[in-house]
Amino acid sequence: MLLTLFESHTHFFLSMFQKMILTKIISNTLSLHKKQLIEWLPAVRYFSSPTNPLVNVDVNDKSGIAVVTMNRKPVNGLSLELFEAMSKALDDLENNRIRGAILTSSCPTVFSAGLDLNELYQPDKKRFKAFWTTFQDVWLKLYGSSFPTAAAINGHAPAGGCFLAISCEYRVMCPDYKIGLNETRLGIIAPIFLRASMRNTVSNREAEKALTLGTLYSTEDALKIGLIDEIAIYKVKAIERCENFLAQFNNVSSIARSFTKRSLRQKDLEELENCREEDFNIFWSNLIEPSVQKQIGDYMQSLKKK
Ligand SMILES: CC/C=C\C/C=C\CCCC/C=C/C(=O)SCCNC(=O)CCNC(=O)[C@H](O)C(C)(C)COP(=O)(O)OP(=O)(O)OC[C@H]1O[C@@H](n2cnc3c(N)ncnc32)[C@H](O)[C@@H]1OP(=O)(O)O
Repeated sequence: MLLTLFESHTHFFLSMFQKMILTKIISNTLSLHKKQLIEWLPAVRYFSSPTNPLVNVDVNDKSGIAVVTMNRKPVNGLSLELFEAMSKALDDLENNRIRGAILTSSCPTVFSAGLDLNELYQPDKKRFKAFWTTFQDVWLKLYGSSFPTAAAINGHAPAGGCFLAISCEYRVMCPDYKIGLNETRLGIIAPIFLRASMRNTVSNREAEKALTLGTLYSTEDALKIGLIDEIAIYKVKAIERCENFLAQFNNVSSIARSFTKRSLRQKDLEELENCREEDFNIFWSNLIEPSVQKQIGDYMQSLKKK
């Protein structure tokens, strides 16, 4: 922008040749200082976010790492309101140039039970549209974040819970829980952005098996297929391991790291950005199928009976 301004204002006074030389000097000076400028900024912009009851953000002043805790009891069912709070928290983190974020849960045995089934059962189209659009926003912001991310999975993480974890760059899970994408078992089809996150985490073959069978893996089996990176005995330890992972980036240029991450994930992000409306329409028309509604209703009943 600086260069454009410079070019437009000097148009009448300088010859083409003079303009070329001056433009080159400014451009060289800017690119020389860009790295130092950008790497200097994080030190002064950590923040304390206003508390939202559904998503608590706690930034460590020294490390610049934020712990983002989902807090919707009893199971962190992903409702429109929870997605809105997450979307806002991700914007705040992005705008304040934090060093990294760790996603976790305040529920003692559940990371997240996935999409709130009440949003999927007998849905109102207007609310579902807002719900789905915010779900897409959260994925675009989390998967495409400029800061590094990790998930401390301190409980079960089925379906949407697993989806949040695999949108991060690193996963540490506590033992004796289940994680996986069980959508096909509910008669619903995993959306494109969920498939992209899965393929980015495990091999294509494992992703195909996991998604078509709708397998829920134990913590130990999840480690074997690479769905998680480490096991930690307690939540505190899981957060510690995530911090260790994020601390490795202290010795890496933040601009080089974030550009590299972005370029690796760009294709997946664009795939959704280019078809958000179509993605909604496909899900909406499938969701309101009487057979899908019946399956979701029966499933909700089975959870309550339990
Ligand atoms: C063709 C395309 C059509 C449509 C497209 C739509 C969607 C696309 C898919 C997008 C991808 C994501 C999909 C999803 O996330 S669907 C949700 C799937 N979730 C699950 O299958 C998990 C269900 N829950 C459980 O298995 C257990 O609850 C869990 C997490 C293991 C914890 O067990 P436990 O600690 O024993 O707790 P309870 O089971 O007793 O549950 C307590 C309480 O919470 C209610 N509940 C549980 N899960 C949900 C949920 N996902 N939504 C809403 N409510 C939930 C449960 O009924 C209990 O309620 P109660 O009133 O009895 O206290």
